[in-house]
Amino acid sequence: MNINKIKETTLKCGILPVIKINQSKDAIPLAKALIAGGLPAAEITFRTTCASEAIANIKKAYPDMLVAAGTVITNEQADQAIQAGADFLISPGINESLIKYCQAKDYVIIPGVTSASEAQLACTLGLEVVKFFPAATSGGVKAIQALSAPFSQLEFMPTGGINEKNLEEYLSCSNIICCGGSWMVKENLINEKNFSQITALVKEATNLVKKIKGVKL
Ligand SMILES: O=C(O)C(=O)C[C@H](O)[C@H](O)COP(=O)(O)O
Repeated sequence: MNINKIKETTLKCGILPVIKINQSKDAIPLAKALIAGGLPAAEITFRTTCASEAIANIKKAYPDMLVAAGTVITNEQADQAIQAGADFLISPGINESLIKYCQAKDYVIIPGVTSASEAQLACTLGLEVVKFFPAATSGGVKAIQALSAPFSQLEFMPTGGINEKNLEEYLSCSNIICCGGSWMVKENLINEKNFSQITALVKEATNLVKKIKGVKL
């Protein structure tokens, strides 16, 4: 998927659920729960070995759902994620060789930054959108606003420590496209197959986004 379409879809969603899935068979019920809650988007992290299988299962069942592969650290993971059908890739940090590898293959990758040097590297590499991770412990909205002064061309997807209490503060910042977070898709809820609770939490989260942004999801 191209970066403009990713920006458009994530901006509309306002939040991107960051998911750690331990069993690929939970992928489709989880995707169904997100869609039922009004959020057809997910970041499936490569923190478990079944990530690529989970991505493939979701994209087969719900081809229109926006699925990012998260915690992509190696070139091999980038290839696996795209082959599984991921729409784009997200890294916790910024690694020049991984970004160049993805750019050569036409994969969209959104790397994490927290400092001016990392933001500058992202700009030098021609990136428009970066993750800001870990957001809350790295200065939150104030740090993003400070980075946005010299790097006004960059747009941010903060993740880490964001929840229903501070979402408004982040989404009110004009350089922030959407926020990543796990508060509505906690690992224990997935492991317990408590998909109805996930749908309820996702509904609360999407209603909050609608209230903050005045958008119809
Ligand atoms: O693995 C990654 O690449 C990550 O993005 C790390 C965390 O899973 C997210 O930062 C979610 O953070 P919380 O919403 O605070 O739970």
